[in-house]
Amino acid sequence: MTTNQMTLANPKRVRLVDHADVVRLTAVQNPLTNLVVRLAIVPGLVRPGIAHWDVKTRLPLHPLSNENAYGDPQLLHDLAVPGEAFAHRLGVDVIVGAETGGIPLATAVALAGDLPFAFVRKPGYVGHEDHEPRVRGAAVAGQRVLLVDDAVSSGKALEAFADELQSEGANLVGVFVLVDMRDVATSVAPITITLPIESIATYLEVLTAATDHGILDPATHQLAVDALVNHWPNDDPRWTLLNHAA
Ligand SMILES: O=C(O)c1cc(=O)[nH]c(=O)n1[C@@H]1O[C@H](COP(=O)(O)O)[C@@H](O)[C@H]1O
Repeated sequence: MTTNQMTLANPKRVRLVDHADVVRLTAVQNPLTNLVVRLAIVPGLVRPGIAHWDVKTRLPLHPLSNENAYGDPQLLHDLAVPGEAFAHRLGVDVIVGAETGGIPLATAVALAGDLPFAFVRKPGYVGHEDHEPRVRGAAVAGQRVLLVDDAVSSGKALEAFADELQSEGANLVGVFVLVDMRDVATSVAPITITLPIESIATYLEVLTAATDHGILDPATHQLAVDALVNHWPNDDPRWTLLNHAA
């Protein structure tokens, strides 16, 4: 037996499996790991192109098109399951979708939990009228609400959504997102520390799964993680290396 082989302890049918098989079996058995991979391999969600990290726009090296995850109804349904479990644990009364990327996921969570649904408009969006209600759908006053968005990074949007909900008298008790990008944020708002936040994956987990599945080149991925985690300054000479690797 080679070192990367293991014996499965089944007295009736003992068989040798490769380590790679064990990894695959583990992935299938752990629904969240499986969801991270399913999210990362959604066509177009992780784009291999390189864009410089920009502190002002928070643009990551590999921008994520999270909305692409909503293209597959089975995936959308499955992504909502951990959100519904979280809502259940928190004793939530209303699911609130954050305009715009959070709305489809929030709808799926509300349907999974048979809970009322509302959405909160993104503060400052062009085209909003001042007299329009900021929160639409189910009444949220006095209710325990779960805010659902596609991503959280600096938490600035979350702060603004929380203010809107508070002004409507809602009790915001938690946040559920597809991708938690705080792992590469330069700073985070205090609300992201005090409020319970659950996600399907962190940003770096998505990139790693995309690399493992051939979407990103491993050498580029390694450089990109270094740039993000160590916050390379804009004049760092290694950007040239990264551009060449892309
Ligand atoms: O539409 C956006 O605002 C948006 C664009 C984008 O490219 N990436 C992105 O994360 N967002 C939103 O920005 C918010 C997360 O960023 P922070 O405010 O930095 O936490 C979420 O509401 C996202 O839907």
